[in-house]
Amino acid sequence: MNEAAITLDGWYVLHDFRSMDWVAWKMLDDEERQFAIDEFNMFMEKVNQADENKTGAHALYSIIGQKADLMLMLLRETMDELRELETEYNKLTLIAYTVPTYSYVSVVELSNYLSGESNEDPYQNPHVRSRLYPELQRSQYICFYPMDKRREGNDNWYMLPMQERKDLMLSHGKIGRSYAGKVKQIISGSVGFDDYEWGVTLFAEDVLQFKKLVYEMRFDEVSARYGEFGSFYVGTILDKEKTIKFLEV
Ligand code: VOV
Repeated sequence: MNEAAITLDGWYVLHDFRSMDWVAWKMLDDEERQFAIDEFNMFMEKVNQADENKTGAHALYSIIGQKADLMLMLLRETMDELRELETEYNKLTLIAYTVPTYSYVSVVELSNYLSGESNEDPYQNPHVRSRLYPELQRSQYICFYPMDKRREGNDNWYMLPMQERKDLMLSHGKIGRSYAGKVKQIISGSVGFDDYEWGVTLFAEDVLQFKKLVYEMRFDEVSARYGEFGSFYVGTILDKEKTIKFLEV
């Protein structure tokens, strides 16, 4: 049997996408709308406590295009915490004025393709920990998409020997590293959790860097031969002020 990569698994991740029901939202009177905004801000402050305590992280973005208006990305230590927060979010007054459009469930993942032999416990390594339990910088832009590695005929990633996959991932990593300081990636595994095998979440200050990186990777064998992609979502950050502006009628 072919050798599976060994994964290190960090925080569980929920990407939650909603579209605003502007017609219904506009029909509220000012007081009701203000209540919904205040309640939403309180929820976001609560969510942010985990970021401050380093027991989780979150990102709130406004999605461009018709696939969604809001994207909340939540990272927590357990799937149960995610489930609880999701329920709390669903019960918010504001969220009653949205329509769910997509969601993605995964866990932050690092594979051993490029890690050397070592006797240390990787979960104690500060660099590894910062990748598995990432602090989210408030980057201006986010890009999310789910993906698979192809399993078709001669192009079957899962039939490649370990060494061949390592060589291919080396080239992938090289391209990725040339975007250091421009694009930060969080790869989360979703085999057994959701419809694709990975969620790819990218953060950048310059939105064009997403296009440049994703395009360059398309020519790299891992993506060119084996990559299969779901829908792409691109968004711009919503801080408290921008949220208020976004919800203004
Ligand atoms: C922003 C830059 C960037 C960098 C530096 C980077 C580096 C690396 C390294 C070193 C490794 C392997 C070890 C690990 O960390 O797991 C990976 C792993 C992975 N990647 Fe990556 N990737 C990036 C970026 C990056 C992008 C833009 C994509 C989407 C591909 C595309 O065509 O749209 C991607 C995908 C993945 C996936 C799905 C995996 C898991 C593959 C598996 O089979 O397990 N990735 N990636």
